[in-house]
Amino acid sequence: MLVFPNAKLNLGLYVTQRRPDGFHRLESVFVPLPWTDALEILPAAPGQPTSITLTGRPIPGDPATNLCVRAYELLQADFPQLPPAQLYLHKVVPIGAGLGGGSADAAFALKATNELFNLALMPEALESYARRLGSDCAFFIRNQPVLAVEKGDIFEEIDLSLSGLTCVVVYPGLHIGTAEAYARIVPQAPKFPLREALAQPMSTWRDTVSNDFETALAPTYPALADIKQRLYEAGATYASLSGSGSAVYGLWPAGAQPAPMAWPAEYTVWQGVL
Ligand SMILES: C[C@@](CO)(OP(=O)(O)O)[C@H](O)COP(=O)(O)OP(=O)(O)OC[C@H]1O[C@@H](n2ccc(N)nc2=O)[C@H](O)[C@@H]1O
Ligand SMILES: Nc1ncnc2c1ncn2[C@@H]1O[C@H](COP(=O)(O)OP(=O)(O)O)[C@@H](O)[C@H]1O
Repeated sequence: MLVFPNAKLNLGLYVTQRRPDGFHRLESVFVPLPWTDALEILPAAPGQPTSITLTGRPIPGDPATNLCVRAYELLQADFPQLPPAQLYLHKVVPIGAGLGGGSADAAFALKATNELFNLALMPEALESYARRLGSDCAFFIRNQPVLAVEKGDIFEEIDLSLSGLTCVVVYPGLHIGTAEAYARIVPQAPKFPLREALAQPMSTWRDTVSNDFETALAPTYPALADIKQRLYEAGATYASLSGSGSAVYGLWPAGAQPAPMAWPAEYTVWQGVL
């Protein structure tokens, strides 16, 4: 079975508290971004163990601990009828970019395994497997805009239509570790409650919707503010860092054309429609 795990954007991100387990409580709207990897899962050839073939962007770490393999093995532990599998992952979405690419791969591996082998798991059950693989991972099970709270793994509905907006994502190639980024944050309540701020026109978000990681990372990574500034110069109505970075995105109204932008050759730039 072939699936296309997509990335996500964070629209507003507030780190409100440090939890006793060392994780942080957050408030953020997660939005699917149609920038995708490709993942195929097949039963392995007879006698072969579970393995993964990786192409595209190099993924740091041992392939045996790739999140897709971990997702498959997590289900195998509860469903012994699952045979060894052959996984193929073609990695396109930048890694450590705040775009949730690894979490998406894991969530899509759970969903594809569920379908391919008729496990009949409902979305709630898939979400609880996903939570065990990463805080961001459960979002990708239903994969629709939500207000995420707690570790980013509990969701509240939000009435927000972003479809049709033009989006540009700029990844400057800085790999910022998630744990490192959280360590720089001093938790506090948001100045403007996110749900209320997002209910106002997009033109107001620049003054009311922010990402706590942006301020925390600015002194070390001045390139991030520079990208955001250039997205605004190209006419974006709203621009922000996504997650813990280093990808920065801009949003334009439906049908709008961003002014031409020149970026350094080492940057990866995606443009599309939400
Ligand atoms: C910051 C966010 C915002 O959407 O996204 P990314 O920038 O990674 O895409 C997420 O909270 C990232 O979620 P995810 O990448 O799944 O994190 P995990 O693997 O669960 O945790 C990695 C590390 O981040 C820290 N962490 C993560 C989530 C959270 N609510 N509090 C934390 O303190 C912990 O130090 C943890 O060890
Ligand atoms: N399939 C995968 N794709 C990307 N990263 C993966 C994958 N499996 C494991 N990882 C590990 O997860 C880490 C974070 O990946 P990713 O989700 O892309 O970043 P972010 O949390 O910034 O959105 C990487 O350091 C990588 O080593």
